[in-house]
Amino acid sequence: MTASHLAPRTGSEAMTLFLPQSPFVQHLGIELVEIEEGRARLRMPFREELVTVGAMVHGGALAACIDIGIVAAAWAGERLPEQLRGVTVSMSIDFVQSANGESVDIIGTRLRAGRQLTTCRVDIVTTGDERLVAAGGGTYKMG
Ligand SMILES: CC(C)(COP(=O)(O)OP(=O)(O)OC[C@H]1O[C@@H](n2cnc3c(N)ncnc32)[C@H](O)[C@@H]1OP(=O)(O)O)[C@@H](O)C(=O)NCCC(=O)NCCSC(=O)Cc1ccccc1
Repeated sequence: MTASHLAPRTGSEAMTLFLPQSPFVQHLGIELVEIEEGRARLRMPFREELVTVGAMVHGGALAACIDIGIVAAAWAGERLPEQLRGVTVSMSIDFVQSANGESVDIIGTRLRAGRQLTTCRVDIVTTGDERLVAAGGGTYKMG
């Protein structure tokens, strides 16, 4: 992310400002639901455009959810780097069971914030009944 035109005071504020105006996040319809120190919950409401076949949510859309969950968890909280920028360096995903015509929640948890590299875990669950759809995580370079 690069968000030099924003003037947030905390990492959480940076995410609250950045995510709604990031084009691909908008395209997927992903919204930030809550953010606290080291943890963020986002939601991707179900839409026909997210389907791979039948009503199954496409794995690529879920992989994007992992990426966005990493970003949100990496920035979640007080810490704000001098340079408002960052990139995902690596990520992985296990598809656990399909989401069929269902909205999903993305739960990102920061495991460790180093000087430059931050490691996060992300669970994707169905909204409401919280069935695990995919699990993953990755490494994010901040600042
Ligand atoms: C940057 C690094 C991780 C290497 O790291 P290093 O060894 O430390 O780097 P090095 O010192 O060799 O500089 C090399 C160049 O990199 C630049 N730079 C450095 N740090 C940053 C930074 N933090 N942010 C931005 N740029 C940075 C630096 O200025 C230089 O540029 P230059 O050449 O002078 O013009 C590299 O492997 C890479 O870019 N990988 C691709 C990553 C990628 O494309 N990920 C997927 C997209 S992310 C995504 O989508 C997440 C998302 C989801 C949802 C919403 C929003 C976002």
